[in-house]
Amino acid sequence: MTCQSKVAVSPKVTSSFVQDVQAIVGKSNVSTADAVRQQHGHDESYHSTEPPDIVAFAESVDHVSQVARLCNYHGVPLIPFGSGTGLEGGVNAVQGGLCLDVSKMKNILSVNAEDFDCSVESGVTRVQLNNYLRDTGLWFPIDPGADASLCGMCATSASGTNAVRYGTMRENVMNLEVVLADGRVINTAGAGRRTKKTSAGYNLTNLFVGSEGTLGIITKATLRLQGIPEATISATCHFPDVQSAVDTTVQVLQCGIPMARIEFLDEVSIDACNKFSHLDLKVAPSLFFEFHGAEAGLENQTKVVAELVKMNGGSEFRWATDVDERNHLWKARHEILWACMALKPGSKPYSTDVCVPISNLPQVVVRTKQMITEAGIIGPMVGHVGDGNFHVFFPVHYDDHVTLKKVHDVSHKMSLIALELNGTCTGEHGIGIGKRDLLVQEIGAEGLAVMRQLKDTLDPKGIMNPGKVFF
Ligand SMILES: Cc1cc2c(cc1C)N(C[C@H](O)[C@H](O)[C@H](O)COP(=O)(O)OP(=O)(O)OC[C@H]1O[C@@H](n3cnc4c(N)ncnc43)[C@H](O)[C@@H]1O)c1[nH]c(=O)[nH]c(=O)c1N2
Ligand SMILES: CC(=O)C(=O)O
Ligand SMILES: [Mn+2]
Repeated sequence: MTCQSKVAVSPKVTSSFVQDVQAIVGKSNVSTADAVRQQHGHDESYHSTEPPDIVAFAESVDHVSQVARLCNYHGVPLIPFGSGTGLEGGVNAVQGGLCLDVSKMKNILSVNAEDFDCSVESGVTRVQLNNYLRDTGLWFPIDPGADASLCGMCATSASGTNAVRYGTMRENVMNLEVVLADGRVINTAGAGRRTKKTSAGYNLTNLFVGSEGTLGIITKATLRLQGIPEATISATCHFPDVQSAVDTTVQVLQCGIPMARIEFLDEVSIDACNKFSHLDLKVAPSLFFEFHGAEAGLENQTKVVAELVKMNGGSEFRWATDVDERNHLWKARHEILWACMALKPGSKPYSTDVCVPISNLPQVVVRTKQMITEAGIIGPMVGHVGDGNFHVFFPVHYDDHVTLKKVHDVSHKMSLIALELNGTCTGEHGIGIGKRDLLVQEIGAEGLAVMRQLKDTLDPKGIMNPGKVFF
């Protein structure tokens, strides 16, 4: 399926503006070619493509600063672009303008093994970093299913399957170098600072984590690293129904088991997974577990969890002990989005992303399952239930308006149920384009007004990624 495209052209991108950009980054780092603009006008979401007028590739923070200053002077929209793996339309150029691709800045600037931290430029991806760390005994555990840029992961406050144990980006970013709309360069914790904690002034670091390119361009991130666990075991098990799988999750967490990962897949997503990733798991609501720690401790942890599974009518564990089996299982989990899209060839992902307090999880999962069944649509359910966060990956076609409407209604109702249950409409993918209407219900009018004030203070001309987070 080609990405339909709507072109929102910014009249301020004149030929002399293009020449000025070329003078900053060099002619070879500027493109107005249609193919390049199209490629930079969408991410992995179902939102139709909205190409920028021009794409510039930055090779240094100085490039970023000068391009920002130029855009700010002319009032040209500026959209930061990391790896384009977002799921909420975050890179779509809804008002045209300049897409600033920061993926060429690929230096791993430092690894301080004795302090468990590192600093990376905006184009470094999570796989690139972990490959680089391979012999250090350290790793960076935040693992969205895509090989995303780490600064893009900061921008969306990303998470993944390891968040149960290691947290999300919010808990693992120590410092950010950010270029503001007017070209100023700041370090959110102070240049070179890399302490595990600080209470020096406002938390500017977490102001930019999750800002989705609307407050500034992140050009460097200082990140917390973890030691590779002594022992790792994975296991899967299946249940008679969704409720018992999610009840088990709640009980495991309430027992204080220090799980590394707990992922829920319903029977539809298991079936998709088997077909796409050549697994032979029983087609039933299932949990994927992973345990990290010292050998001795793992035995006890797995025993307690296996008992809880059994108490809830779950099956015996199917172990994945050797590294190849484990990698196959978790690669299948990481690729489940595509496995679900394969259920409807040529479709694009409409992904939901609600997150609730753990004790409220069974309610929202079971009610979601009912809504999907009543709507008669394909809605595989998958998720980071260890965090109270789960997804439905609806495969949609742009031109199937009937299904799109049903999907949107179920997705909207899911978010309202999550908000009713003290939760959020987005645990990790962000607000982007499609959830702006929910943000005000979630944060409240006053809270949104403060966000708007911060936005207007840092980006008075509104050039930073317009149309995202806010209307
Ligand atoms: C198969 C698959 C599986 C997953 C996911 C995607 C896919 C395709 N994701 C979503 C995605 O990987 C996640 O949102 C990443 O953080 C996006 O990083 P990119 O570099 O691709 O940002 P991308 O280029 O898509 O941009 C995303 C947003 O951040 C902004 N941005 C990007 N780089 C920036 C920078 N340097 N400075 C300022 N703003 C910047 C953009 O403007 C945009 O608004 C995910 N996510 C998740 O949290 N958990 C998960 O489990 C998964 N799983
Ligand atoms: C897409 C996503 O967020 C996941 O697979 O968990
Ligand atoms: Mn996810």
